[in-house]
Amino acid sequence: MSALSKRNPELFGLIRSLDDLNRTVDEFAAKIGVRVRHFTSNIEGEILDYVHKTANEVDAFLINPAGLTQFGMATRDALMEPGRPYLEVHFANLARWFHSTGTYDDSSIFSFGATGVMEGLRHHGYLGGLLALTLALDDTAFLGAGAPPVPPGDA
Ligand SMILES: O=C1C[C@@](O)(C(=O)O)C[C@@H](O)[C@@H]1O
Repeated sequence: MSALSKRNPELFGLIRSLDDLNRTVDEFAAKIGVRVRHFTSNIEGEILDYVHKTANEVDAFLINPAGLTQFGMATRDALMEPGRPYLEVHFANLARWFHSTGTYDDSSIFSFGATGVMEGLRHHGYLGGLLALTLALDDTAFLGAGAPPVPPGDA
């Protein structure tokens, strides 16, 4: 994700940097009245530390696992552990992305624990995902304050 400018615009659209993406997300978040903290790292241990550190401070996570999509089991488990909802987002339609890279297994190990998945909508998926997550967190019968507790390991 730190090399967004090098990505194929047909799959990734016209967002060419993380700063652009973060700004776009922040502008949308302000419109719907939520606050987003951003974190990016190419080092999986730093992502784990961030998830552990913030799990009790946030309502939910929205993650693009990027290069960890198929093998980032530790990150997936760290996200599932606190029982917070997490939404998985990808710029590209994974089936098309994996096809274009010659990898024909298009599965993500993150989807299993995710509350929902957004893919293929370029940066719009971040905005749609943020809106859907916010509505779901306001829904007392789903993820909101009145929702039944999520059993550990079954997020
Ligand atoms: O790095 C990426 C980007 C991606 O997560 C996306 O946003 O489309 C899709 C992943 O499969 C890929 O490894």
